[in-house]
Amino acid sequence: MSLKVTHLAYQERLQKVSFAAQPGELVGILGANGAGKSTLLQLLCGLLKPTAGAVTFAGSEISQMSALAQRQLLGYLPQAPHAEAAISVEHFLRAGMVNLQLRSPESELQRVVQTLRIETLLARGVHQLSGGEQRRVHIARALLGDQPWLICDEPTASLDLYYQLQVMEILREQAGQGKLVTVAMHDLGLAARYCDRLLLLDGGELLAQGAPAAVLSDANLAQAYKIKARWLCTEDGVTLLPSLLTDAES
Ligand SMILES: Nc1ncnc2c1ncn2[C@@H]1O[C@H](COP(=O)(O)OP(=O)(O)OP(=O)(O)O)[C@@H](O)[C@H]1O
Repeated sequence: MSLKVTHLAYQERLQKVSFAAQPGELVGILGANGAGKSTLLQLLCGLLKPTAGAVTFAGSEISQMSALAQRQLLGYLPQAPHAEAAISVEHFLRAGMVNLQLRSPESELQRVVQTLRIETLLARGVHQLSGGEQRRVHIARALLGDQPWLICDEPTASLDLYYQLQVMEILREQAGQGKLVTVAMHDLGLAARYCDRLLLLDGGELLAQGAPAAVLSDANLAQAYKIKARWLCTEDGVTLLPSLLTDAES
């Protein structure tokens, strides 16, 4: 059930990206604006077809799978989901299950609602929710189906600090249940604290991959982000305090 990405490329936007990942891993995908994170996730989930290379999961190539097979394999949270028509959160979530051929959709709905703690939002219109509330509803929809692979594009965007931590804990839990979780993110502190492994993209290329401490090195941060960062270790774990490079340092 492992993921293999070999020599993946898409037009000018991504070049020769190779890595592997296993079930149970939370893999963070990092990089500055425009580095290629969303492009990589769209290739992983089959929304884009690679111009070179391949993405295979458990030996099957994603771009060759039917839409149903892709949907049953992976849950995808886009960076900017389409604006929704005026329907309730409950209808929106039910619509997300239509093509999944689930045996017990009611209990699946309950599961994701409880996981994201969105019970009080169910009767509200999706279009009437705040940005953070909408984000949590879209994460719930991506979890519907309990697929073995979750692909999330900036899941903590728009969330307050409480929900950022809650969502990262949920993703950690999903990995703990044996799923592969691949997450594009900008918060280096959350990435260092929660991810097992990081991929760092720079200009559409894979600059580094490995354990957070190795990937978030001074040299990599300077090249990919033009920043430096101090590591802070507390009893709650590690985090990073980023700052801009001075003119002399850059
Ligand atoms: N639909 C598109 N057509 C053409 N070029 C695109 C398109 N979408 C993105 N790009 C370009 O591809 C490159 C990678 O974009 P991508 O969205 O993958 O970056 P990202 O790392 O997700 O950035 P961000 O952190 O800003 O979301 C950028 O140079 C971007 O301008």
